[in-house]
Amino acid sequence: MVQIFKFLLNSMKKPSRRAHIRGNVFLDSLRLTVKGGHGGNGLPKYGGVGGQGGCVYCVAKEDVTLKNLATRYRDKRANASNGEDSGKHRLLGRRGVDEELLVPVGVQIYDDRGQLLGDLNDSDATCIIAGGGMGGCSGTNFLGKPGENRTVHFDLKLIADVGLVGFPNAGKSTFLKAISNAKPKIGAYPFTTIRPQIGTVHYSDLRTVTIADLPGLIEGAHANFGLGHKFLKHVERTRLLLFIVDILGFRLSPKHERRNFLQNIYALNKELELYDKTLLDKPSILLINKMDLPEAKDIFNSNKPFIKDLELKLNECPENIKPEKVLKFEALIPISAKDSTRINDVKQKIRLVLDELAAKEQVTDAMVLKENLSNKIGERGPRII
Ligand SMILES: Nc1nc2c(ncn2[C@@H]2O[C@H](COP(=O)(O)OP(=O)(O)OP(=O)(O)O)[C@@H](O)[C@H]2O)c(=O)[nH]1
Repeated sequence: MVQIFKFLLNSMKKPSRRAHIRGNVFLDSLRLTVKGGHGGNGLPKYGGVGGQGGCVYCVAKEDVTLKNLATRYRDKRANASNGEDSGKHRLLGRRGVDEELLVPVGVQIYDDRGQLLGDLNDSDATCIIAGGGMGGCSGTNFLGKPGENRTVHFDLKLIADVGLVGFPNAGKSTFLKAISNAKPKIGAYPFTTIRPQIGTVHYSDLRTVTIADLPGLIEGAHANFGLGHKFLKHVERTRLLLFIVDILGFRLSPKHERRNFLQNIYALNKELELYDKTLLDKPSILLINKMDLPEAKDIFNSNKPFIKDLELKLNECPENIKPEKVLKFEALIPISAKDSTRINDVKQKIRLVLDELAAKEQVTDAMVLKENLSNKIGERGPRII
């Protein structure tokens, strides 16, 4: 009776907010123990060779997530099967069956010592993460060898051309919706987005550019406050950064100070610098959002020189958000994501910067190739011009 009552009580309870968030959270890292199959034993009497153990390998696919992988291996173990022993009727034992793990494109796989085992950036890219043991033969006294057994760490870093970086409520989701085909959630309160969203922007020449909205960045994210650290890593693989700030500034909570939009730019600059200085070398564009608001134009006009050259007001910036090196933007565009004002300009500018970057990379690649060739051929080889 008590059990039935407990069951009824539990089934009436609403799922907790934490459980709801956990269910929705985007999984971008996972640990699994993987084990290759044991090699089968040989047959000394007839010189029979045991089958090799199966291996565990990963294949990258566009439409899978790490969550699929976690659901498939709830016990966090993936094992390949053992090789067959050699027998009187089958001298060469059958090979063990391999275990195939489908992983999302963009995943990096590390072993427990932090060594990179694979970086699967293209669809159908494959890598073995636990080899099968050798089958028993005369060299091993006809005893099969054990397969590799290790704990591996999957780390997913999204691959998008452009990373959208801004504090909560700046209008990232609204902007992504205005410029691309993405359908992100938009809310009048911070942290509506708890998973990175990727939108694709289409151009008239059929070229497409992907933009990733990286949510939850707050002051202190580099030190793992909020969700920031979790998502900052996705910035690493983007080629262009799109900073977005609210012209009216931002206040995280009543406990926090209100930062004006200029201070927000410094704070974003500082967060990236503290996480990884090299991110500041990426080309970047600054978007000042919510320009449709009545007071926006005055604020923007009076601050224009200071945004163009961030060094000018650096001495007035609070110490805790003062960056060592200030960002140099390729362009500064005031927009209204809500009304789609100047979204087309942003679209064209993104394309221009990415095309210039690609042209530069092509020249550099050609130079590196030439240098490598010259080094290989040596002094007496043909002259490379
Ligand atoms: N007036 C005005 N409001 C805007 C504009 N862009 C966004 N908003 C509003 O600002 C609020 C936050 O917008 P979001 O797009 O959810 O902001 P976000 O940066 O994605 O927020 P997080 O999910 O917390 O990271 C919503 O109420 C939007 O309607 C704009 O251009 N003008």
